[in-house]
Amino acid sequence: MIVVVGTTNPAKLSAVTIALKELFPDKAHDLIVRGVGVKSGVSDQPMSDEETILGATNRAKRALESDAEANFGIGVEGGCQKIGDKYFEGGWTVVVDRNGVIGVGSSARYELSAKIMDKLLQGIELATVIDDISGETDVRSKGGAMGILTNGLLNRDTCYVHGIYFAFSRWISDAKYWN
Ligand SMILES: O=P(O)(O)OP(=O)(O)OP(=O)(O)OC[C@H]1O[C@@H](n2cnc3c(O)ncnc32)[C@H](O)[C@@H]1O
Repeated sequence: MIVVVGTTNPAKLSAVTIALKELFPDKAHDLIVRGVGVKSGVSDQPMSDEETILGATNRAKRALESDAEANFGIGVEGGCQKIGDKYFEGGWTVVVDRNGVIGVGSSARYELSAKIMDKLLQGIELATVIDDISGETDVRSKGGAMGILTNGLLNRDTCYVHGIYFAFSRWISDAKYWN
């Protein structure tokens, strides 16, 4: 089984690998996860769920188009959404198969503080803000903001795994729930 993911980010590729082994245990021995750099077609810092899902969809479709051998294309995109007067951040996953069937799922979300949102609303990417505050480099490729804010209880890959499970639910649950 070959899946191609529209990213080269190690945290996202780790999440996909963990999730796919759980989703398809009988295929785990010959699972191949490939990462390919593609354009999301949305802003570097998506500011709504709609924009984030569009970015994940573009990544999934472009990844699948780039790899003739892959069974599934996967796009994972981080982004924020305003709910009431607060902003929350999470990761959306979109899966597309060779028949054009699309599945969508999201990770858990976490609250972005007013301090962080001030920077994002000035146009600074979350990755830059988190690196600046933490004093670490490339947090986005490791535990992510999720890992920092939960003291390592939920790292970016672990958290994204749930969104990937839900995005694949139409392929692993009974068809009567979908058709
Ligand atoms: O290489 P790609 O796949 O683009 O990976 P990315 O880390 O840039 O991820 P996204 O474009 O999906 O995320 C949108 C923005 O939010 C940042 N971001 C999302 N989740 C994050 C996290 O947990 N920690 C730090 N930055 C995060 C990310 O770095 C971008 O600036």
